[in-house]
Amino acid sequence: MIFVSKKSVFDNKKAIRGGIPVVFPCFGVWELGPQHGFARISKWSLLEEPTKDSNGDVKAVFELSDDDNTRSLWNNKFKLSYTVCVMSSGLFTELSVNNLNDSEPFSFTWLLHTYFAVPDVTKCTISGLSCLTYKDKVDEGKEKKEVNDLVTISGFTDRVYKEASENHVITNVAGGKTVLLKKSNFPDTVVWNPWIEKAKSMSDFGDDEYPYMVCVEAGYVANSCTVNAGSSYTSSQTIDVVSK
Ligand SMILES: O=P(O)(O)OC[C@H]1O[C@@H](O)[C@H](O)[C@@H](O)[C@@H]1O
Repeated sequence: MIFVSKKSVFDNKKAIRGGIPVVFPCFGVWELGPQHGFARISKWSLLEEPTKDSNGDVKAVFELSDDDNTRSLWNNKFKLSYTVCVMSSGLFTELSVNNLNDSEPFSFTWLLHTYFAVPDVTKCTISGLSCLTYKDKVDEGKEKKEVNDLVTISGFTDRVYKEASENHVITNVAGGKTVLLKKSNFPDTVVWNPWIEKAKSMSDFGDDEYPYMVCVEAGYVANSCTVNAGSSYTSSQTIDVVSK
């Protein structure tokens, strides 16, 4: 269900090219640090060991706190926690951030950069985007309106859909399955496929892998989210397999 490139590497400098990289505290190009922030290239610690409940669902919680490196880029005290629950029907992931500053609020953007594995990206459809305004990052960031009921991919695609539906149905995912992506407190949705030329330019992505993935990314990215000192914010997504 989830794509990982054969050429992916993890060296604490680049994110894994696949899975669900956690984008925080900045989506996209970041003037203070690496693209998509530091969370996806940081080493997280295990806060709660994996446990299995009576349904057989397995849950674990990971944590990332500020340190000298994060404060040198983004001078805030924070605790991020990431809950992952692997269920028989799907996958639940939840991000929470606590602002541990003494008095200063902080603002961030964040996103779960989910890579779906697909047998042929041109045969996938994505619902929940119709009539929305999106920023087309492959056309100078122009604002456009989505005219299709179902979005399909037939070329280089990099779009930020603002205030998208909380539910996206994605068809023709691995094994021809249909998947429901449910979001909570992630107002926006990014759709990305690098296609031929961009694929060739990425050293950690095979030239011939672009037909076999699509990123549908739940995010709080079109505007930033502000959290006061002593407060927290939580966003989550559930990926459910709804048909075989
Ligand atoms: O190569 P990266 O840093 O993992 O980013 C991949 C893509 O991630 C998407 O979320 C962005 O909208 C794209 O602009 C970007 O190219």
